Amino acid sequence: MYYFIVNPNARSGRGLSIWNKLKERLEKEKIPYEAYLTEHTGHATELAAELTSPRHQDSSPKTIVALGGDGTLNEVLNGISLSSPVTLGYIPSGSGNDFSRGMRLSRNPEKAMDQLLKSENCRYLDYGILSYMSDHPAHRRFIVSSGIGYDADVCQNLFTTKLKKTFNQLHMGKLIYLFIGIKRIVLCKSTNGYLLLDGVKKINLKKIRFISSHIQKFEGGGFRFAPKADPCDGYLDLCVVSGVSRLRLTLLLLASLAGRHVCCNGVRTYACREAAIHTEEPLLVHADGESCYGQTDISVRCVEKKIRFLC
Ligand SMILES: Nc1ncnc2c1ncn2[C@@H]1O[C@H](COP(=O)(O)OP(=O)(O)OP(=O)(O)O)[C@@H](O)[C@H]1O
Repeated sequence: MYYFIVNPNARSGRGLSIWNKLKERLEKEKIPYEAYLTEHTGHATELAAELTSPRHQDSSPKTIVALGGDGTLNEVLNGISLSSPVTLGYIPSGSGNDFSRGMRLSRNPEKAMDQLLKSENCRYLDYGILSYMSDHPAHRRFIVSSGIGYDADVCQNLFTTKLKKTFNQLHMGKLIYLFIGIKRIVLCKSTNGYLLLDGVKKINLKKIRFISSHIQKFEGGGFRFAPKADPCDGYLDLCVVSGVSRLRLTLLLLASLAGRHVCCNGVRTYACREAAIHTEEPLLVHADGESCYGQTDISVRCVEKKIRFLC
């Protein structure tokens, strides 16, 4: 039995029409499924938690398929109980789709559904945990990347802009990332701070633009910030951009589309199991593109091969 958690609002409302089309195939081929449509932010987490709870009526192993963007996949990941026999699947229907890009899965929902239904193999994937203090200690899982600074600033602005809908309607969802990305280069701030790798190696940083921690290679709709990231190696790949002018940041972002930024001045990359980051001024933070507000202290760590993923 497949359990689909569908974000009808993904890609500015196209999620629903994508699902309606895919549903026809399931019915035609008499594939047993249940589907749940999300109604608000956080709902996919609640649904995934209910489905994998020991109190759920069906306690047999389940395949939960997230249908939406990376944000929906993140919400499902944050809801599932990893002590239950759950397998995760994914049908990309967002604007960025960095998870599918990194996993080399089809970004076409129909082809992805085809792959999913034919699939007999599972991979055990790593996931990250981002921790920070809000009113109380907060922990959020991520399966693509988490970042502090410029990249999170872009995510926050993407979430609030009305232009995303317009771009998605014109089938140019990817361009909105570029548009907001350029705008935020001008407006976003930088600050000094430090990075502590695996509790032992401290690196002082001036004028931090952003620090992203990766399970997957890509973020932001195709920026290959961590070309060496491997979702099954037990390591987070960090991309640190600091001490660069706005013009240089622009050039680095362009170079990162091909993963060529890594050998440029102002960019450092590391692989670690965990990292702590401190900034003098609060910078915005994200986990898989979902905003975790402004923070001065965060930590990230990698949990190795704990997600059973159908691919
Ligand atoms: N019914 C709903 N109405 C409004 N927002 C929703 C609903 N269900 C989920 N959401 C929220 O929509 C947000 C964006 O979803 P998602 O990431 O899946 O799509 P996207 O933004 O189009 O894709 P991408 O992250 O690849 O750009 C998430 O923060 C999620 O919590």
